[in-house]
Amino acid sequence: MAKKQKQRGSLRGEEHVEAAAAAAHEDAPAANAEGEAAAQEAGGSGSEVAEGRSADAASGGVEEGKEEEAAAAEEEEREVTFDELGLDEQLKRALRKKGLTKTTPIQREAIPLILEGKDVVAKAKTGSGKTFAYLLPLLQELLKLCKEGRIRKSAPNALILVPTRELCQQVYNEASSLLELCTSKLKIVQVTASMSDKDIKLALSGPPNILVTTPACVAACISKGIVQGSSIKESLSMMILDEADLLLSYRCEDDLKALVPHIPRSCQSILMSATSSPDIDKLTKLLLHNPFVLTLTEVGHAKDDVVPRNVQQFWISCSAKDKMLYILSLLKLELIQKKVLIFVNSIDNAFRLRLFLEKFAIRSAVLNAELPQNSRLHIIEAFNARLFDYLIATDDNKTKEAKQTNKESKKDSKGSRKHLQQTLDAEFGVVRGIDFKNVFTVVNFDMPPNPAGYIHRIGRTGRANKTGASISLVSPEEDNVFEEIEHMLQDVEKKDTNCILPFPLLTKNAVESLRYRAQDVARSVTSRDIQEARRQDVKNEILNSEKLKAHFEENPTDLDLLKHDKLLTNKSIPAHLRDVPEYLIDPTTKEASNAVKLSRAAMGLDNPRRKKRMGFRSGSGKSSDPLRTFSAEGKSRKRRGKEREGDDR
Ligand SMILES: Nc1ncnc2c1ncn2[C@@H]1O[C@H](COP(=O)(O)OP(=O)(O)OP(=O)(O)O)[C@@H](O)[C@H]1O
Repeated sequence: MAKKQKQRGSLRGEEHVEAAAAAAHEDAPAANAEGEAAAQEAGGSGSEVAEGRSADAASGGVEEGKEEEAAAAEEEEREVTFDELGLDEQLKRALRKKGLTKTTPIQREAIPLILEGKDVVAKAKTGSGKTFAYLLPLLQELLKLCKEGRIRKSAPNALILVPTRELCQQVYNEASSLLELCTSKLKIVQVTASMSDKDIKLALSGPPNILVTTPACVAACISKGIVQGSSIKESLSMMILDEADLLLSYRCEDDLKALVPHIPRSCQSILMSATSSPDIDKLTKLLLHNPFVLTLTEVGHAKDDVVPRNVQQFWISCSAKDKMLYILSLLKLELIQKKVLIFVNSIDNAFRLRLFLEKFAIRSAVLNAELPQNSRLHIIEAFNARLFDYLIATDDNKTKEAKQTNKESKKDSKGSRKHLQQTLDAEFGVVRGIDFKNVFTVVNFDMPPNPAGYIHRIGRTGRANKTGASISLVSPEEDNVFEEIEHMLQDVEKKDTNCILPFPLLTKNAVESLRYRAQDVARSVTSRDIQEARRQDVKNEILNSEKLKAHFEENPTDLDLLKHDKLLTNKSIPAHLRDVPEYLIDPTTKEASNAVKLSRAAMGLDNPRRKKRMGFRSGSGKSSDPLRTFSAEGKSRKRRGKEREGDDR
């Protein structure tokens, strides 16, 4: 099976030394050892191997190339089931019980390679199933060691390193849910920096077979002597770096370097990532040995796929001060599908937006780094369970915010100082690989600072092949980053045309009909209101956090308690803000809004039972998808007129 995988056209050797083995594989489907030897014989130069290959292709002629491409596409489109991958019976049964039968492309490519014992660097788009791509072979290996009585028990046998606590929890949940369905019991724990040394020691006593943690936490455990470096050297057989492209952005380099001397040479290392970056190369060199580099191309196409194809990307050009007006128009006129995840760049902006929307009877919750970890996890859980439809998230813990919080804490009264003094959580991350369930629309209220941030944000929709959309509100100050993002998408996806289109469902008239109300309400949200709301929210969440912890230990499935979108103010909402009067909505907008509702109904999103059965599948809604069929202003509204709606008002 594994040999067959290597012959596929979807593997592309990268042009660096570590990739030589992969390139050699692709040309000559020999055993991996031979491939690696060949690469090394070629002077260890990956680029030499890559050049040799392109020369061959040129001499083979264009026709031959096309045939090969078609054959590769055909092979790629063949569905591979988990049963075909030679997994342990227990795992196959567990997958069946979870309703998972067919592999995703990254799973069918990576699992056989990892099972062969190779170090693997795998790059695949967001939401493509990378977690099971490493968890399944990891569990398989540990089950095998258990059966053969070869498990060494002085420290964990496998280490899964992720950048944030939210990811620790998510990976831990995924692995535990599989293990619960297996008969042999492997022990898995997660430890994070928020735990006391005593709790960490307790969790690691045993020791567990699998440890899910962050690099900072494992480095601290070693330096404090909670885990002995020598024990790790003796026991560790597998190490995973998940969301590797983000690990270094969490300033984990020193922590990882501290870990290196304790990793045994025999340890198999896997690195998973959604984007490429020099950081990935750095980590690869630091921790992996002659890895197989797997860059997954889109099924049937010889090109990289960074944003899932099932996600339609849109943009709206507007001034920074008009962003509130535009988001109000999108939500109040129901021009976008729920659930909606809205990204903003600061916690203050998040609360400003929440308070603003609340005055129009649109409830939302805010997810940010200053909340207690319990609350953050519950907010994600509640949003996933559809207890509310709009989540406003800050995706980075800005030092600027931390400084601001400290400054405020000095000024503030004694009673409220406690919560203000808590620092922002350095291990917090929302976009960082979190598997939000069934988010249909991602809105960039503020643009992310760079293209990688954009990809990770957009990756919160369109997961596991579901349909999704993204809308970016781009102000003139954000033009540069928007252009950078467009160039990156065109370069990576080898496209001449624009990948991000103007949003077609919002007319100028519709926006103008709400302008007066929006401006009036936006003015009424003062900085003081924002600080008060922010304080109130943290206070509520801290109070809730302890209650929630106790409650969920006893009632793990009870979600009714999680009402994170509770109103921040007690004032009643005037009727003219709660409901948009009919006369204000122009016929085109009405038509667009009805089309969105119809499409929603057609996809079964209004009927929770059906929604569950259908699993939000893509395809079913395509023909009725208003974003594909509707044009508010006809064909003339092609992009790049750079007419900024709202600029000149
Ligand atoms: N073979 C499969 N069939 C159906 N669904 C799957 C399969 N494998 C994984 N999934 C589901 O797909 C979703 C996305 O998977 P996962 O979180 O592993 O993606 P990812 O590639 O790690 O994304 P990111 O880069 O954003 O972290 C999850 O809800 C997961 O349960």
